[in-house]
Amino acid sequence: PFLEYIRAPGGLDKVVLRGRRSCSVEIRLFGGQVTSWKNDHGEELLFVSSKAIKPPKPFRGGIPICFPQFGTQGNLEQHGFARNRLWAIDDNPPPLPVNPAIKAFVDLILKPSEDDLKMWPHSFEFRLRIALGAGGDLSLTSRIRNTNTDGRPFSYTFAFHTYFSVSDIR
Ligand SMILES: O=P(O)(O)OC[C@H]1O[C@@H](O)[C@H](O)[C@@H](O)[C@@H]1O
Repeated sequence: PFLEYIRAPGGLDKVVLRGRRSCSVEIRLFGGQVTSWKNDHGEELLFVSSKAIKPPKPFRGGIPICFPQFGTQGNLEQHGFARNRLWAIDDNPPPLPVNPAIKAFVDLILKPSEDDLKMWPHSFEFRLRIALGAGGDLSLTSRIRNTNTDGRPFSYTFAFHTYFSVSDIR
């Protein structure tokens, strides 16, 4: 299968996308975070700390999503709250042009909870498509929609805080 949903205790459910040979991508619903990306030889391309996996703390590694605040550029917790929330599978995403060669992809969505709205009073829908191409290339497409009922604008800072695995560094 191109996509497999794997249940795991402690908020660690994940989606695995598979491509040609040993290419794969693993995405945790907690944080909407890519936590593994392997090439066609099955080699891991991302770093994940061995101490990383303990919700409700964010995972250190993979591709954390910093939103609606990058770093300490505001009053929220470091890198915002999106990386500490349980994202959902988006079964009915608005149309997005796709490369028909890409068979393995998943759409996730994050909406703020009541508590999130108390901290950051802006209603939004954050959609994330994660796709694994035939050659093992990984793409992330983020779409952020302002759903404030009064149409009030908001500003945010954002990052894919990618941890690449590096075998040797000087
Ligand atoms: O330690 P956190 O909150 O997971 O953030 C990850 C890293 O984010 C970087 O932006 C900071 O420069 C680092 O100091 C920090 O360690």
